[in-house]
Amino acid sequence: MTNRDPRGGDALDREFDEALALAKDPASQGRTAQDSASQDPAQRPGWSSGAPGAPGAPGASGASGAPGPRGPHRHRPATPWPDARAIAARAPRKSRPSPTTATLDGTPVARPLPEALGHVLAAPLTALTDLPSFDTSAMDGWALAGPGPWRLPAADQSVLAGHAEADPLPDGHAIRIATGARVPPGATAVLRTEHGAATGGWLYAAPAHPVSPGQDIRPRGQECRSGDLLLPAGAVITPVILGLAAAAGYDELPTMARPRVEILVLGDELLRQGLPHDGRIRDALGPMLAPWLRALGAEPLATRRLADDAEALYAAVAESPADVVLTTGGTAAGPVDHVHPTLRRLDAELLVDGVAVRPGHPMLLARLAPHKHLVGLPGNPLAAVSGLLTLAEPLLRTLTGRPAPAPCPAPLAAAVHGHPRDTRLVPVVFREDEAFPLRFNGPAMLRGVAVADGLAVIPPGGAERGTDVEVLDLPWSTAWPGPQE
Ligand SMILES: Nc1nc2c(c(=O)[nH]1)N[C@H]1C(S)=C(S)[C@@H](COP(=O)(O)OP(=O)(O)OC[C@H]3O[C@@H](n4cnc5c(N)ncnc54)[C@H](O)[C@@H]3O)O[C@H]1N2
Ligand code: MOO
Repeated sequence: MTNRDPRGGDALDREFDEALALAKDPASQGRTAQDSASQDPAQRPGWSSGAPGAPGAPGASGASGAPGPRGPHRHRPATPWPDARAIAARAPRKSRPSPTTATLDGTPVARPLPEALGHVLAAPLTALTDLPSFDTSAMDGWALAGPGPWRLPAADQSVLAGHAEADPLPDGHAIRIATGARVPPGATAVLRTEHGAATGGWLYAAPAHPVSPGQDIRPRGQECRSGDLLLPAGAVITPVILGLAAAAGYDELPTMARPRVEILVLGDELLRQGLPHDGRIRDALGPMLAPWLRALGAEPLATRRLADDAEALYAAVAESPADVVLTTGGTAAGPVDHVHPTLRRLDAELLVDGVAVRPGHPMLLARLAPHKHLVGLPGNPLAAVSGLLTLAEPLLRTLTGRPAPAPCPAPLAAAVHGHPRDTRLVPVVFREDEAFPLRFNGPAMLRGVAVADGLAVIPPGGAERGTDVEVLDLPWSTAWPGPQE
């Protein structure tokens, strides 16, 4: 398409984003007042030729026009979305280990089991014992030796779980036993309580339940032998893994150090409580980011709210003790967008300066020091989510030593409009193995992603119904059907 708009590509792109957000994807039902006011931009001739009130400033996304952090300013082309993720994943590996910094040098941190949840295993988990560690009764009943009937002890004796090992059982004898108890030496099987009858000092098996050798005995080492590999390094420690580790003899686990992340939420307009008023809005990112980062394996240190003040931002970034500083807002080219100037002052190395993705294209990644990175998320809330998944997730994945998740493609249940050049990330829900695109996917909206199972990766140009697209997982999902239904 010939672009005759004197405002340049970025201004047009912003209109495109807003229009895409309001476009009624085929999966949507019902219309909002907003929908009615818009037309599908891809169908509207001349849609990009200007909208009242659209910003008129030409210029590079995420650049202020001043000299760049390294070298003179130039209009850097946005990094393609897959490349941006790869750069973020590689960024920590390119930093040489430094003895003076951080715990992120790969040295495992031993954590007691109750504190290990959510951390990443720094070494393979091998069994410290056989499991079960002794021949165990799988049922309440009788341990017996040889073919029946079996003589029972004169006194009412039982072999109980956790008690001393019982005396050897002679052939033709039986003794009551509890589930989990050590099977006495010489026992050849266990007969369940409901399958036997004890009478006159003898035990008889019910005719319908003849005894076979070894029945209802869990032999030592059935699940694993001491030294067996139970889990590879890199596994995220779940509640079940805590249980398995305890069963296998562990009191503590070797874990990767968590990268420490400081969150800096920028914006004079942001309120921490109450209703929006006088042009001010609630901070939607502060409450969301710390728990999200925790789910990505990081240790959020603090969430600080900063006014749009260049000095305050410079001091906060320069003095941050974190391994990763995460800023929100201030990435674009407005009069109070201080992230780029701050990075220049700090002589930071910009690894990614704008990504060819919608929403979120002004996102950036910078190296502040060999072991200190900054992820700049755009202020629009869904754009910030996009930056979190595009740059923060791969960076933290490498820093926490986790493997890349297996790609998770799903067929689209409806066609999705694309950006002409950029990747789009669109909230979707899974229904019967199909990904349904959700409405309310505009850069400033969280309503769609709040009920999404993931974000579908829509290639430039869009995707037809039935096309397999990659879906980025969210670390949770919701059963609420959501506004698409
Ligand atoms: N001249 C240009 N203007 C803009 C560009 C551009 O390339 N050139 N990009 C647009 C895009 S796309 C986005 S996204 C935003 C990114 O802006 P910033 O990262 O500088 O963020 P702000 O301007 O501070 O805020 C943008 C928007 O988001 C709201 N916001 C900010 N923080 C929060 C928060 N914590 N919770 C809720 N909402 C928040 C803020 O009020 C603004 O409405 O720039 C475009 N402009
Ligand atoms: O439109 Mo902006 O893509 O990043 O919100």
